[in-house]
Amino acid sequence: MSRVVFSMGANLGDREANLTAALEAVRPDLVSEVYETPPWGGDDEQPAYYNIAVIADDPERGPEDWLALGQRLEAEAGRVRDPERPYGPRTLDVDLIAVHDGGEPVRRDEPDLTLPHPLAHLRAFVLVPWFAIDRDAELPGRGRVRDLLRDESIAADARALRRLHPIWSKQYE
Ligand SMILES: Nc1ncnc2c1ncn2[C@@H]1O[C@H](COP(=O)(O)OP(=O)(O)OP(=O)(O)O)[C@@H](O)[C@H]1O
Ligand SMILES: Nc1nc2c(c(=O)[nH]1)N=C(CO)CN2
Repeated sequence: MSRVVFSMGANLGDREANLTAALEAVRPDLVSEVYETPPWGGDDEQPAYYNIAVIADDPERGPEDWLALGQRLEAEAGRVRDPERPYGPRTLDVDLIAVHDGGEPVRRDEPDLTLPHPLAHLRAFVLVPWFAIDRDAELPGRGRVRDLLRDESIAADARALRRLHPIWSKQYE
């Protein structure tokens, strides 16, 4: 049984439709509300993102399967990578934040798959939606999300996020 926490983001095209299409493919257990978030990472000349946190369970899927699913969804959303802009705009971004297998955190240290996500603890746009759907969330190796959110620079970034509305309802489950 493996459980994944995804962070999904979109800032090109119909942001909400891009996220909804991804959710329909994942059929998750828990989805945060949508947050509108300023671009993170220093490449500021781009539209605001819509970000959500997503938790899914699937006994058939392992970490590499979740990665492949995320990459397929990015491709289906028409994502184009600009090598000059690693933090540039995108129709859909699906990051694996943490995976648990049989209740144990999975660790991977490959360029193609690093788990837990190495930058998650620095990103309010990941931590705030995640904490909203799991008050006991823990980022393996970094500690409880509740505590990570107390960091001064994360707290400052968190104040710039705007919680909008639900995007996923029980009717889809
Ligand atoms: N935890 C992970 N989640 C998603 N992709 C990962 C992860 N670890 C490594 N990768 C690899 O990262 C590569 C680049 O992914 P991508 O271009 O989507 O990065 P990004 O999402 O823009 O940046 P960041 O990883 O900083 O969020 C992909 O080839 C993917 O295999
Ligand atoms: N607000 C926000 N900023 C970002 C995002 C994102 O999803 N939301 N994704 C990035 C690359 O992973 C870089 N910067």
